[in-house]
Amino acid sequence: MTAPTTPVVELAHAGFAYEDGPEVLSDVCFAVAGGRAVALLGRNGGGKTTLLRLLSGGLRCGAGALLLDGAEVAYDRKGLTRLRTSVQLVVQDPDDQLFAASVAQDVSFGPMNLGLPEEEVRLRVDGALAALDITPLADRPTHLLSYGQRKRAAIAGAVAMRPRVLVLDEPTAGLDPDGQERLLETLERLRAAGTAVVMATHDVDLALRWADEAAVLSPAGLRTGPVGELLADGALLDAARLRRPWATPVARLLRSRGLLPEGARGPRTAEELDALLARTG
Ligand SMILES: Nc1ncnc2c1ncn2[C@@H]1O[C@H](COP(=O)(O)OP(=O)(O)OP(=O)(O)O)[C@@H](O)[C@H]1O
Repeated sequence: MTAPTTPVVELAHAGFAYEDGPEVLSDVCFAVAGGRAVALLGRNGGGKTTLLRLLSGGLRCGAGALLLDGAEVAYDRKGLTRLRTSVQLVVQDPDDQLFAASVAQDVSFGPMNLGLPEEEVRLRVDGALAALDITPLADRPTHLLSYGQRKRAAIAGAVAMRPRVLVLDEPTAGLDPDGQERLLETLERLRAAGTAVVMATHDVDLALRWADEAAVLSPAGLRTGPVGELLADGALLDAARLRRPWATPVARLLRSRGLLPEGARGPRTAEELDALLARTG
């Protein structure tokens, strides 16, 4: 019997420096188990993008190793192809990802590159467009899409690869509130279907309501753990130059008024706060 806790993908004591540059990441241990929602947080220039590129094989660990299903990834064609069928990165700027003439052509590129039969490619493209709610945009030239539509098309390209881990670099940046909500709903549906999602973000409120786990980069290194625990750690947030989530003072206030027992998890959304207040009268 295989242990259910074996991560799908894992950086084990990973270190990395860009050419002629200082070490950006050192001794990073970061594991993603199936179906989890992980928020990666940290200050500008802290190394989030670098970490996501290491995790998805776009950059090669200078020290330590990248593991897929517990086995070290070989950075050769076969090893990287195997990795990319399991782990897909969507970069922050969709214009760095989209290149084909139409949305459907762009989304089909990855599955076609895997050498899948035409019918399978079509099924995957249709499924990914539907998952991202952009089916009507299938034949639209990518350069005529709005920014939010380009973001969704870029994510659809990754989803069409049916990865077990979807890695998103600041996917909500530049989206309006409705666009953010729609994207979170999409990610929830993907997660319900078993896809793990790792998301770099500066938005602590979004991380708290969306993620199971957090990974916080600070000058002291990477800390990982339950999102509620890490985002309640003021010293860690200060070191990572992150602000406090709104839920932190609200929970303190609720506790001081006897509305939330010590040790109980505080509300993380307006809806949860409303439900708690309704319960406590
Ligand atoms: N291609 C590169 N060559 C040299 N240095 C780089 C390169 N890309 C990033 N860096 C440096 O590596 C460090 C980490 O950058 P990275 O983009 O990983 O941070 P980040 O946490 O994603 O930042 P942000 O929140 O601003 O997007 C920074 O000091 C950056 O200047």
